[in-house]
Amino acid sequence: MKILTAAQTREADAYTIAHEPISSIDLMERAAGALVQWIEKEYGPEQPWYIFCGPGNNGGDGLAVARLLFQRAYDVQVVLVTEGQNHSPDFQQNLNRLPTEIPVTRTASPDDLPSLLSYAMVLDGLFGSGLSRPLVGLHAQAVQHINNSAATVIAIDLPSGLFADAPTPTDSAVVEADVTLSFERPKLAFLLPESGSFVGKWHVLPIGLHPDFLNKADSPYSLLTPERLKEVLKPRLKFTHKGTYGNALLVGGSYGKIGAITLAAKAALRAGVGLLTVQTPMVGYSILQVAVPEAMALSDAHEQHITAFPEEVNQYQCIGIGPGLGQAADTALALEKLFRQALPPLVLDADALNLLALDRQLLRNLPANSILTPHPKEFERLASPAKHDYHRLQLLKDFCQEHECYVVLKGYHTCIGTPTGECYFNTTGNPGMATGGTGDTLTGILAGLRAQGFSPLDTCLVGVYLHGLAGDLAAEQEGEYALIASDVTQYLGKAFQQLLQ
Ligand SMILES: NC(=O)C1=CN([C@@H]2O[C@H](COP(=O)(O)OP(=O)(O)OC[C@H]3O[C@@H](n4cnc5c(N)ncnc54)[C@H](OP(=O)(O)O)[C@@H]3O)[C@@H](O)[C@H]2O)[C@@H](O)CC1
Ligand SMILES: Nc1ncnc2c1ncn2[C@@H]1O[C@H](COP(=O)(O)OP(=O)(O)O)[C@@H](O)[C@H]1O
Ligand SMILES: [K+]
Repeated sequence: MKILTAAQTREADAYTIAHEPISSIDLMERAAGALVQWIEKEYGPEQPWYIFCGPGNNGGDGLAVARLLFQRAYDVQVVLVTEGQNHSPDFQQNLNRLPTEIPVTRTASPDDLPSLLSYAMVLDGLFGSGLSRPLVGLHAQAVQHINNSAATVIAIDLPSGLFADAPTPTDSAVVEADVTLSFERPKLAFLLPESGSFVGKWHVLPIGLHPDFLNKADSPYSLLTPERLKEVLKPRLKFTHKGTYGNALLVGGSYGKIGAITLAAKAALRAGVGLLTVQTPMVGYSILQVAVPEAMALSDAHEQHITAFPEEVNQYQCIGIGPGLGQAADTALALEKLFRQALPPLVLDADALNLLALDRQLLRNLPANSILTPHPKEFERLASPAKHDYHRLQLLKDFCQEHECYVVLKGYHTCIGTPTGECYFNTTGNPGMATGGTGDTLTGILAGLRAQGFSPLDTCLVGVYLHGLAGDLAAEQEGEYALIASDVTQYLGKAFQQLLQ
């Protein structure tokens, strides 16, 4: 699902009006209808609803919702915060249509704002995608008033004060929503950590914007949906055997960090790889043989860390390097020597990435189409420090293009950058996964999938989605607090089953 900018959303709106065709006020009525349908499903008419409206079409939506909820016997009050501003035509028309029984507060000063009881519902229709500058004065005071209350806040389209696809100044007032109901598509701001925390839970409400426009809209950003993945992940065929599903090599572990490569190994096997070989330093050999009997073990000549890769690397269909690897000088030398050979596809994580960050020449020799899985700190070391989330996205696109690689930038909405400049945001996963070792399981999954012959892009999309889904299924059973990395691996089978349904 393509993510549109605020400007593209306005174009989609205009295109729909011209080509469906539909009048602007009827499109607003459709949007309000979608909001009301959602509200009716989630909330009964018991609580009082305070509908805050700004001067534009976001406020127009609010007014239309007020009328529709009133018709359904909800207790609604309208709070206008439009003093001294021109009303948009559709706002004005919906103000004219408002039943006279609905109380309307015209806010001229903060004293006019109604007190909001904890059980009240606030519908935030102050500003949407037409926000053109940070909120100040009375608008900022109205936002603070909402934020200071314990009421449940539902934002129409996006929380007021938040820019849809550009950095919001940190000192600007922004509504802290519990729920955001976004029309047709999510906004880029929802997916990034600095802005996403204002959005609460978000849902997309289709309002019938014209498919011709949506299909043709050009955007580098997409949301990862299961539909796209179902085209890629197919059931296994009857006459296949372990040779069909690739031989992956995992290299990593060091004294005190054999667990990391063990976690990756278990996850690679659960991701369906045909054969798995794991190379650790000597200290890891017996541990691995006991912990993962399904894997073949190779021992490095060194007791505590990796000093060389196997001679015959081309018998493997993918090499995953990094979990627990450490940053010893002879490990760096081994990596440098490896990069000078013709290699099968690579998945690089953790200290393999840190070694690349320490040696720019090594980074320049990175084989094309490698998959890198940094968390934001590791990415910063590889690229450069980001001034804000949008800057980091730009750095991600530049890095992937420059090094012809795929970068899985890990986080709540993990973002997969590609050499063509396209970025895919993941929607699965939960804060229970913020625990040591979950990144190692992702490396194992990716190496396991890549060895089975998935393209680098499909490997990233399927692997990241399944990893988060397994985390979600684990959290349903274990809760987020108690979740550990092994649980993610344990629930990987159920995640596969869900995606294959
Ligand atoms: N296609 C769709 O998706 C559909 C979208 N729809 C809805 O329309 C919404 C977009 O509506 P919109 O374009 O009228 O913009 P909106 O956010 O109401 O604000 C504009 C007003 O605010 C003002 N203003 C701006 N910044 C300000 C500031 N900092 N401080 C003070 N004032 C400020 C600005 O005035 P000006 O900048 O000219 O002073 C103008 O008056 C969208 O989010 C969705 O809810 C649906 O109805 C139908 C389908
Ligand atoms: N709040 C969160 N929500 C969703 N996923 C998360 C969250 N925190 C971490 N994760 C996921 O957990 C993994 C953590 O990886 P990483 O930081 O490399 O951990 P480690 O190095 O301990 O294995 C990533 O895949 C990341 O997307
Ligand atoms: K809003």
